[in-house]
Amino acid sequence: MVTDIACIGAGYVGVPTCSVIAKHCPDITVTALDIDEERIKNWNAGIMPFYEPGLKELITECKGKNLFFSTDIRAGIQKAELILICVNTPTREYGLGKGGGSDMRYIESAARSIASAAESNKIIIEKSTVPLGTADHILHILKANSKPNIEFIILSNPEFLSEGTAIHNLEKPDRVLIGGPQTPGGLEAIGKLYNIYKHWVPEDRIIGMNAFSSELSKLATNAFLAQRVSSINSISAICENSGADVIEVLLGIGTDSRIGTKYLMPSIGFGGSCFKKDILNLAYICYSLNLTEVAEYWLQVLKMNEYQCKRFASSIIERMFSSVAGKSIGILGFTFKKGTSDTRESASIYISSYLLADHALLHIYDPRAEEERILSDIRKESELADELVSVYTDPYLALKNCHAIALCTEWDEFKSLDYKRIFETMRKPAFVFDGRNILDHKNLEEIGYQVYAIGKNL
Ligand SMILES: NC(=O)c1ccc[n+]([C@@H]2O[C@H](COP(=O)([O-])OP(=O)(O)OC[C@H]3O[C@@H](n4cnc5c(N)ncnc54)[C@H](O)[C@@H]3O)[C@@H](O)[C@H]2O)c1
Ligand SMILES: O=c1ccn([C@@H]2O[C@H](COP(=O)(O)OP(=O)(O)O[C@H]3O[C@H](CO)[C@@H](O)[C@H](O)[C@H]3O)[C@@H](O)[C@H]2O)c(=O)[nH]1
Repeated sequence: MVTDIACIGAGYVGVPTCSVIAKHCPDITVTALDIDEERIKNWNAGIMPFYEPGLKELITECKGKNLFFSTDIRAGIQKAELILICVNTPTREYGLGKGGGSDMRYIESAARSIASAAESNKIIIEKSTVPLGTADHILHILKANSKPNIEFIILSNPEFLSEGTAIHNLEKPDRVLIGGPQTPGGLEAIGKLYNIYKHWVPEDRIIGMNAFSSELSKLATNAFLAQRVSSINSISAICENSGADVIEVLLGIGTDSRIGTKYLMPSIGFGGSCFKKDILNLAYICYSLNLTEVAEYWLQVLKMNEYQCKRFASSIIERMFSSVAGKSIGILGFTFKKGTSDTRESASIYISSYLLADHALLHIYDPRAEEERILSDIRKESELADELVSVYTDPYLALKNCHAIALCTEWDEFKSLDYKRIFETMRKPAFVFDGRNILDHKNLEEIGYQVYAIGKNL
């Protein structure tokens, strides 16, 4: 039985995963390891480096009992029998594969740390999202660098959690994939990982396969989910230019039991650290397999996403008499979705930069995103960030004297703001651009707002 697990990478995936294992397996010691000293210091001090509902409580329950955080990667590796790799795999920003392939240097450095520290056999669990064949690469690095007579088994066990619902997703996964070699050693390792999950996951939800299939399943799942969002967003454009209403059409499509309603909520475009990166990676893999048409098929999902985001920003400018120069626009929501403080690849960043290009003044309010993060995200896209952007901690102050409201994230609190009170403090005509379709448009029109919403012919 496994009694000690280490996890390399104490981020959005590593820490929720370690916490859920620690909760359900009190006999296993779990140590989250990271090279980022500040991050580990914060986890140890009970300061959450990011917001994830339920995570703080779970850490409080397990920390110091069977859940630990450390920068001593060597010691963590040495005592663990099973090692999770949860490091980041961003899109490459330089050299071969720039803008498409995954930057594998963090995976490789994790593998090299394991090779140099290991003094006994290890089972390595690849949880990061990786290109096909990574399990083989990790094994190659380990074999070439480790002490003799140490055996390594690499298993692919991709993570499917979504930010904002990470703990729920980990506790009640739709499925757990375990990809690995069907050799006696491989099957024994698969059995050990299977026994850990069995503490809280029904057996029929744990699916075995080869590592290539498991690695591809992860990339393909994200591509399918993103494709659904782009599909409904493409339909939303038709709705705005006809008499159709996208929410009615969603019902019309989604009630077909073969299709379903999930991931069909029209929006200003999907964001987050995964969808774009993983589709780029999938397309890069296709190109490297000479499957150009397949690559282009998936890249169209990203093109549609960029189009949707730009279309929303253009609608704002066009409806505000074709110029927003010198006009104040209140941006409600900056995170890529509700329930998280994460702003990575948020559509709000790109919408802000399009509006800044037209010299709008932006008043941004988000209940969770930090001011410095908001400004640094916009600075990467626009040199006008410091001159034209103000970040507020109160939505009413943010919207005071604004010419328009652009709702970008579907935070629940935006539904219950006092829009009558806000209207009175705004310049007229006062516009509302609902990028998430969460507001009561009829009521807003009655108050006096000029309303535009994604997928509605208002
Ligand atoms: N964020 C998500 O919702 C999510 C969900 C499923 C899968 N994934 C995938 O999981 C992986 C991790 O994503 P994340 O969002 O948790 O990333 P993250 O950036 O939040 O965390 C990664 C951590 O790894 C650390 N790290 C990097 N190299 C290291 C090394 N050699 N040794 C020790 N620590 C190291 C970094 O300092 C960082 O703290 C990615 O492949 C991602 O695609 C992410
Ligand atoms: O109907 C929908 C559903 C989602 N979105 C947007 O799509 C993006 C991604 O949302 P979501 O999938 O909830 O968040 P992530 O945390 O990025 O999770 C995705 O990416 C993770 C990283 O790989 C995977 O583990 C998860 O399974 C996968 O859902 C967000 O901007 C959402 O607003 C929509 O616009 N409409």
